[in-house]
Amino acid sequence: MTELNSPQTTAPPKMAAQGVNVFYGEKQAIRDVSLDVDMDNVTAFIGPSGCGKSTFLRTLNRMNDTVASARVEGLITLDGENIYDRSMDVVQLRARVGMVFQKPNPFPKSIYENVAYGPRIHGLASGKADMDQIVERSLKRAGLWEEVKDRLQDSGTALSGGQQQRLCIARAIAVDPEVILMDEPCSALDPIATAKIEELIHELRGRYAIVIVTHNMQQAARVSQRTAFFHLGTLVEYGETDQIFTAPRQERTKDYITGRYG
Ligand SMILES: Nc1ncnc2c1ncn2[C@@H]1O[C@H](COP(=O)(O)OP(=O)(O)OP(=O)(O)O)[C@@H](O)[C@H]1O
Repeated sequence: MTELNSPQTTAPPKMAAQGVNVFYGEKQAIRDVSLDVDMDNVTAFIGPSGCGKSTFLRTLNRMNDTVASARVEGLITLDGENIYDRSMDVVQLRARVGMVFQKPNPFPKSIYENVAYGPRIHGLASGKADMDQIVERSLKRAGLWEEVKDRLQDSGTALSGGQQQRLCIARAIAVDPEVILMDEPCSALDPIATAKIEELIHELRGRYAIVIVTHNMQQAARVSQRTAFFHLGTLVEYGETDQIFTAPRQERTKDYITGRYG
């Protein structure tokens, strides 16, 4: 199955899932999914509503732990280490595998504090000057610095939706993650703000392993190099984005990308 589900790559995967099942109570939402995420490519998860994209994404940083009825089976590794092992510190894991949500969710604090919060709780800054640098570097990487550098003490919630989403990306970046998971990060944004996030994803590629859930197939085609198509909780096909969109191997993938259902 691994051969079928993972595009060829020479580097070891940053994250690897093997035989993953997810249940909400009795109901199974993910069925026997195996897939690798590598460092150099943006990976997109696509598929019709309810197919399990978000559920599977959330297994990658144990976000499903916060749902009482959720149960995850199978193996998921980060640099070869089982993230569901008892010895795994989940707070550290979520710093290493950061997440950006559908709706921008800045803290009701200043722009500066939104970015400084994570580094502070993880003890990443040695003093004020160091923290200032982390905040500046994170905001620069998130493409927001020029717009906010003169008002770092303003509330993060006073920014536009697109700026808030870039602030959330800066917040994820500030703790120096290795992987960034994005769950439909543009679905609450207008086309201009969406284009900025897509540009940003291009710029961040290679520095972080990026996985994006999107219901927008054009977006998947624009931002990703690998695409995984999910249907009814199964991974139907995973390959190079170009191949998935121009020469899908599975009938169900073809039906979805040609708009036959979805
Ligand atoms: N907290 C939960 N409790 C119970 N069932 C859930 C929960 N979250 C998701 N589900 C169910 O799991 C299945 C997969 O949902 P999920 O949100 O992962 O799909 P999705 O592909 O991301 O959908 P969408 O594109 O609509 O966000 C659905 O049947 C959904 O109803």
